[in-house]
Amino acid sequence: KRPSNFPPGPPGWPVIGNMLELGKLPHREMVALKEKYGPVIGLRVGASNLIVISSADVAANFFKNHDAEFADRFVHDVSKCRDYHKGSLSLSPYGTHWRVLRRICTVEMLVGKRLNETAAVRRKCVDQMLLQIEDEARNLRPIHVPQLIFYTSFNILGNMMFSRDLLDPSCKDVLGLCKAIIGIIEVSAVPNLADAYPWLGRWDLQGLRRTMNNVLDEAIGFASRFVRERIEERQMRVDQNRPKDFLDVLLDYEGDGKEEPAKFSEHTINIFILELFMGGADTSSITIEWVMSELLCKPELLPLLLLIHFLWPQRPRNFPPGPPCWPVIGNMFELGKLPHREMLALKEKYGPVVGLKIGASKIIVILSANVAAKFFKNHDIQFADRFVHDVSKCRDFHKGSLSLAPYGTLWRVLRRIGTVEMLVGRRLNETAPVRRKCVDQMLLQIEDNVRDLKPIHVPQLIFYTSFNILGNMMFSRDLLDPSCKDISGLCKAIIGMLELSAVPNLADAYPWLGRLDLQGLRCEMNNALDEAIGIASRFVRERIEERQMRVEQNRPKDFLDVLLDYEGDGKEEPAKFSEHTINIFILELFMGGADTTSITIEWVMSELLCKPECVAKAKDELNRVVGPNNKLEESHIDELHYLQAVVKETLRLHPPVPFLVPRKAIKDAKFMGYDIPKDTEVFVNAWGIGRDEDNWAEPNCFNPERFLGSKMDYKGQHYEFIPFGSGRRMCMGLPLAHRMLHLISGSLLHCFDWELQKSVTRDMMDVEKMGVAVRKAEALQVMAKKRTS
Ligand code: HEM
Repeated sequence: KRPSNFPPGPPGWPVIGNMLELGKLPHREMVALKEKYGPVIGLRVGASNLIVISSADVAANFFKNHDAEFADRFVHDVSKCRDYHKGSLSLSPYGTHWRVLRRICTVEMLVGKRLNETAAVRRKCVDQMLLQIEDEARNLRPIHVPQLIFYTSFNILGNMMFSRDLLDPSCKDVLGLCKAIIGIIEVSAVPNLADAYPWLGRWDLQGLRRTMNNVLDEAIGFASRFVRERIEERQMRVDQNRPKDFLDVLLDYEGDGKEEPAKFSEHTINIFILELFMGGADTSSITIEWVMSELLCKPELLPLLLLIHFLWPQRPRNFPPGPPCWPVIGNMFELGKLPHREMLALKEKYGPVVGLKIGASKIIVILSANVAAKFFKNHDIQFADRFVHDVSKCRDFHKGSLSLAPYGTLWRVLRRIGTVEMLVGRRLNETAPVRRKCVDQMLLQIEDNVRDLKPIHVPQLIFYTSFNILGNMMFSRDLLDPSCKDISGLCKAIIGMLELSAVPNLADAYPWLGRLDLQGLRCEMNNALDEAIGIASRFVRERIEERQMRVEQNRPKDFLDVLLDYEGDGKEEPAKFSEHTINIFILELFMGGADTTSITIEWVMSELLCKPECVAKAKDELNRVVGPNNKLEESHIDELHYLQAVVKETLRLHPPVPFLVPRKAIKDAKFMGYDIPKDTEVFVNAWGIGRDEDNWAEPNCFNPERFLGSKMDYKGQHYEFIPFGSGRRMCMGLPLAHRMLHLISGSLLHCFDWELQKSVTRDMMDVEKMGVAVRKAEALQVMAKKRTS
């Protein structure tokens, strides 16, 4: 009997009702019935009532207005075996059990953040699948698509649930679990008389209950073994060094113990896990089988697919997760104008190690202090090479450079000389008067501006001062004496080189474009380098002649003397440095030292001008330690704790080299479980790490006090604060930079009072512009006044 006022439908047969109408593919048969009875059809199948909805309008009405009324599920007879339905989410009635499991699933397992953490696991399983296809292709064997995809999906789910490869053929148990689940799926699909006539259930006329009990015993046995093992591991606190998996989430669950369960029973955990396998593996494999079938039936699409395949930058196998690539350009758009800022958004989505492809280059970006610590502590040597940009190959610049040299003998020799002979404390003490002299010249220049009521262009003034300091330390001469034409030429050429190095270059993404020099960058760089090398080599030749003629200099040994004095063993090391190496090394010290220092001090002044109370504290300290009428000397720096905190806080918020100088993998490497191919570039986002909420309270606020009384410094041991990098290739100039930053900024504060120009507002203060180093978008221009007291 059809219930009264039931939706229309075909008349039923005695006993079986509409069973015959369902046919072999009921979803297709129903389309024919729609023609006849409209979009809502009522059926009787044995003792059960069914309604079938066959139009989008009715479906919309159903889901929008009646969802809660129809939120229970029909439980098939076989699903009651071994109380399967009692642990299940998908079969559970609309109530607490369902709500708790569904919440856990949505919020703790399948939420974007957790999926990002497990992206690598899925990549790994897909890599295994591709290897399997390669194998079959080599042996000219056809691919059984649904089986292959089922196994792959199964393995993905297994890794996400238990953190193990469930289909490793060497593990008998695990293959068994897969087989048992396939068995459950098959038994569930057999039309069962007991679903139409529930009273038939106990007779098990088709033997389905028996089969289901067997496969369920098998499957539950496997699942519960994994669960027990994990419970024991957790009791013994075995360190797993892996992201939290689904099983952890289920075991961690704690409910209120009233309406919700206090903990999940082992039965619920087992069944819930089995049903995730059942729900996930079969549906994915069927869908992908259809994708492939449809595509292969459209041969006209194949050339297009192949073209897309070849133009599409391929992410290497088991590479860190990252945004999908666009054809040809890969992830170029993701970098945006200020890549260090854009990368923070990617961290939310893909986790602390992100993999990118830019044209032909592979890049990984490290976005957290923890991962940076692992990188520098355990993988420093594997990634100790540098990526050489196309313009850096002009005039063989890279062959004389320390910062671009591969991790090898030339790098080691130059680094040793730099650290032990040029930038060591003793040598820096000898050259302290030279720096003080340059700072005095800077203060005189400011006084001039004060007198003429002219604003100070802070970055320019500090760039020239740093340049002059470096010039004096290298050549023992004032390079920016305006009376000497040549020398301001060197400064100009170096600024030109810095600017050219900062222009994004297509040839870095597609090396084969290099020789075409589409952007004209090579040509301009050659000119700037000719100019700079010409001037540097003139100084070097003069010095060589002076030394040959033994002209008495009466000055401390400078960097150039050190480089000319060098004598290597002539075997692995060079016996002497070539003139090319000397010229390039000198130019790169100017490039690496002047810009970074001037940018940092510009930020120090910008931040301080927004916080007059910090200026007052810094000035008080300077008066106390240095004395109101004395000059700041480098020997005072150790006692200027507040000034040191100001410089640290500035470098935390504004590291001038926000990604450090990118490293490059010397050979294929394994990092954080990922496979990193040779030549992959590594960007460490020191900027993002310095502003990470996990490490810093109120990370975007300028608050020097946070460093007072703290031992944290920037010498590469505290990975939450690495403006100078860390490891073997950390900044060689740190000891000099440390002195210059404090000497110059301290002198500016001690000798003058500062105020912003009226046209400059505070909102403009934190806006950045990308170059080789990141600087303030609007150069800081300020008025100085002779200090009041
Ligand atoms: C505020 C000032 C400075 C900052 C923030 C800074 C930052 C950096 C950073 C982040 C690196 C890359 C580190 C890594 O790969 O882990 C670096 C490398 C380097 N820096 Fe600095 N730097 C500064 C000043 C200087 C100065 C004054 C000099 C020399 C006169 C200098 C010379 C170098 C050199 C030669 C390297 C390459 C080291 C190598 O590859 O082994 N830097 N710097």
